[in-house]
Amino acid sequence: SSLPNPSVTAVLDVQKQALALGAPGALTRIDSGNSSYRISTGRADTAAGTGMDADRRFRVGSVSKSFTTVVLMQLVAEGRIDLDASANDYLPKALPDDRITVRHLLSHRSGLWDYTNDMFYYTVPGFESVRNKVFTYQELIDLSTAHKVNNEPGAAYSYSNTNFVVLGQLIEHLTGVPMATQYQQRIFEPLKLKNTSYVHPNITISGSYARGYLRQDDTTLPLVDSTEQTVSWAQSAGAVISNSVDLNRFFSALVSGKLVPQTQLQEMMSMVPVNSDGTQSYGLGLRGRKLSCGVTVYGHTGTVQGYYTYAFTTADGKRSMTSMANTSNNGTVNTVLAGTLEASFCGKGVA
Ligand SMILES: CC1(C)S[C@@H]2[C@H](NC(=O)CCCC[C@H](NC(=O)C[NH3+])C(=O)[O-])C(=O)N2[C@H]1C(=O)[O-]
Repeated sequence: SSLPNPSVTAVLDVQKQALALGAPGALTRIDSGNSSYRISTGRADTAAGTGMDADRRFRVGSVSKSFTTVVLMQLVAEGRIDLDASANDYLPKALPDDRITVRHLLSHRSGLWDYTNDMFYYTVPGFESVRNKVFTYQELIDLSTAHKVNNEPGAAYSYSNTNFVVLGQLIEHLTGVPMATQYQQRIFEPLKLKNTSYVHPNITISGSYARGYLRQDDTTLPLVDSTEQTVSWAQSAGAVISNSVDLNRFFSALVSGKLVPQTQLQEMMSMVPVNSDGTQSYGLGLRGRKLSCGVTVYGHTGTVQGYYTYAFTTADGKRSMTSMANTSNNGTVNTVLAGTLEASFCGKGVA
């Protein structure tokens, strides 16, 4: 491909910076044509002193939104959902505004308030209060609709977990099939993603995995091991568990037309800028990031207690990268970790 070769040294440099900023460990996997690069630094388990490796499983957070979108778009292709219909046509309990369409939910333009703003205002107390809780979709939606909307439907981009909780409820109500089965039958099995699972509300991560460490709001206090949790506060918006080889395969297969037909793929990849310089965009359950060497990559990011994730691929799916640092509530780690995109796709260190 016309891309520069990945820079392993630049990836390692980013990972070292992430550790210096407080991440116990970091991993990156790059798949480029027939070449694969597995790069890791630091610890997967600080108490046991276990080293990180690039194959370990972890909670992917909002990368789950791209999986939920694939299920939804397959149902659109099957003629069972109209993207521009009112979401209320498919829901068991109406949202407060009939004008909210399925497309608004997928593109974070519904205006629905994000209940996690309240839930996690105080990071560790918020986490501890929900880590073992099991919510219904409706309980989470009701937390959101107790608030005013951020904007009129379609009027603006306002990212909200609520949108993808509504979509999980919509898919289950329409089909009568739980999301776990939808993911398994429509994505995990066809792509042989043997390291990917949806085990909500089970709290443990099976197999070889990285533990996750949540930084406290008082940063002088020790990290909190946040590995075990139901992630019921997110579910179809954030509860998938996977690893770097599977996420690379997922996004490469997606853009290569292996998961949804071209018509639906084009809808997903129709990007709307969401930042001032246009380097970041959002389509349907998919982020776009324009890098310094001119390439735009497609995928999603994730933030869940103890884990930051970047998972992106080129438009042709020929080069994919997943990076994870096993901490969160540490914005500088998240920002620095983005540097693995430049290293992997542009062969550049971050100045
Ligand atoms: C838009 C995001 C960043 S937030 C959204 C979702 N993650 C969450 O909503 C979790 C929010 C609380 C996480 C917690 N932070 C606090 O509690 C702060 N008080 C921490 O850092 O572990 C996800 O994942 N998305 C990211 C995305 O899409 O990249």
